[in-house]
Amino acid sequence: MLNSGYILTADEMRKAERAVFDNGTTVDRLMYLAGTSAAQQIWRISGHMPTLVACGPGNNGGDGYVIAQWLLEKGVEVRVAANGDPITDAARNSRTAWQGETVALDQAVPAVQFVDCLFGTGLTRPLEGLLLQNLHRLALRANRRFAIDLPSGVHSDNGETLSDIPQFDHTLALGAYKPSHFLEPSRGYMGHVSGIDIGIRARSDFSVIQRPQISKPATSDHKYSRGLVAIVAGKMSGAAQLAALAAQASGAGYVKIFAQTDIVPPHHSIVVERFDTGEQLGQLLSDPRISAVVVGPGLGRDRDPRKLLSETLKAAAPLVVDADALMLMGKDATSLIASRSGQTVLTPHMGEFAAMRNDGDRFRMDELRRMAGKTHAIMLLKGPDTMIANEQGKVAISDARCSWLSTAGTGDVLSGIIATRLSGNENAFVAACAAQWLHTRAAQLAGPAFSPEGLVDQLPQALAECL
Ligand SMILES: NC(=O)C1=CN([C@@H]2O[C@H](COP(=O)(O)OP(=O)(O)OC[C@H]3O[C@@H](n4cnc5c(N)ncnc54)[C@H](OP(=O)(O)O)[C@@H]3O)[C@@H](O)[C@H]2O)[C@@H](O)CC1
Ligand SMILES: Nc1ncnc2c1ncn2[C@@H]1O[C@H](COP(=O)(O)OP(=O)(O)O)[C@@H](O)[C@H]1O
Repeated sequence: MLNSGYILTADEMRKAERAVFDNGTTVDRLMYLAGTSAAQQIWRISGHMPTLVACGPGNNGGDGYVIAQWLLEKGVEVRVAANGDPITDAARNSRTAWQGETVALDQAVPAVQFVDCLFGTGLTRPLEGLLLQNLHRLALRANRRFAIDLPSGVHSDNGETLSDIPQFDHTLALGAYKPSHFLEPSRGYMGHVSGIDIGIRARSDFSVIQRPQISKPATSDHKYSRGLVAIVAGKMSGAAQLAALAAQASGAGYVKIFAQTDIVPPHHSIVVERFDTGEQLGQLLSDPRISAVVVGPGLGRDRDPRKLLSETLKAAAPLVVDADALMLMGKDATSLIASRSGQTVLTPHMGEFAAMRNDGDRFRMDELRRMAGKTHAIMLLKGPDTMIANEQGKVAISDARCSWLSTAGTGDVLSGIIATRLSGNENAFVAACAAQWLHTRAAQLAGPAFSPEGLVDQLPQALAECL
């Protein structure tokens, strides 16, 4: 994966580029490499499609002149629409090497293919006036649109769109992915995102969630050593049953549901244990063989569940807190979770996150990191761009997607998978990332319009891909 899966902010990218220059590569050489590799990719997809390349004043524009020249040499009918003169030496040199026709952006005639090299990581403010109008005029009248590094108007680091963005078919990330290649809403404008390797090798706190390596049970394993997952059921016991099924299908050795009412176990092998009071629940949870607990799915939000939640928070085992439990805690989540002795993974969707957050930071990713720091817990924010943060400030972002997941009950399934991955895994961040990967992969395998039960059925196959 590009840059070994490390995602770089614009500042980190500049530092990484400097490291490449310190090793003797020139700016011109790096731009040549980026531009020619991007042009080859465009050529592979489009061949001789007549092309207009829009070039800005910075190095993103410099890439554009290299792309145009490479396509010209291939015999493609290609023109450049320039938004002013280049302002960097490398971009000036690229423009000098360009042998084709250049017109001013506002004079340019659209072509069948449009390549946006107006702004990349150097974007500092919204595009306005004629510049914005011309970007849309030229992009919308093309049949195929490429964005080089980032679509112009996208902030590199937080998924924000600073001005209206045309819809692109392809975005070619140069050197490393930037956070906005994965975060919504910017990701939604990018079409197919792929990476161009230009020799950047830099670590970062941000990374892409990658397929985990999971060990099969050892010959000496038994059901308790594999992990005993306990699900605390509430009023809507179906949610707990889904979490239990998911925990089992993702490799738990033993799954129990602790419930206040008589519920039918979803499988014969899943044991339901009854309790009447919060104290009795506390006793059940004190079983030292329990390797992870799930609380929240279908718990309910009135007074009774509050008592059950406070008992569950006392459990020593690693804990997954989801759904109603998050709403019950609301803004008190930080203090309630920070005082827990065991590991905790909190899995809000955007609505639950809104109920928990204090609006300290404008961007979700910043707030998620801040909350992880304050709770000393793993924060997993669900959605099309699921991200997972730990208290050290690391963030892993999902690049795999499956919008069929947007159906009730799939979050319950995720909480069960996390509990199983937490069992015996000392690193809760790694466990949450593995669970997120398995969840999306199972969804991809399930095909269109699956039920949560159908999603669970695909978990063993997703798991098999990680062994
Ligand atoms: N470094 C390297 O060696 C390599 C870099 N590479 C490439 O360089 C790209 C980064 O290049 P970059 O840093 O020059 O920034 P870039 O995105 O071209 O724009 C900067 C200019 O835009 C201006 N500007 C900003 N916002 C604006 C607005 N709304 N409206 C109008 N103007 C606006 C801004 O002006 P200022 O804010 O300074 O006033 C400045 O003049 C990167 O994405 C990759 O494609 C690759 O070739 C590999 C080698
Ligand atoms: N549009 C989408 N694209 C990809 N994944 C999605 C999308 N919408 C929801 N999901 C995923 O589906 C799951 C839904 O969880 P949640 O909202 O808690 O549902 P429930 O509480 O009904 O189980 C989460 O894992 C979330 O990341």
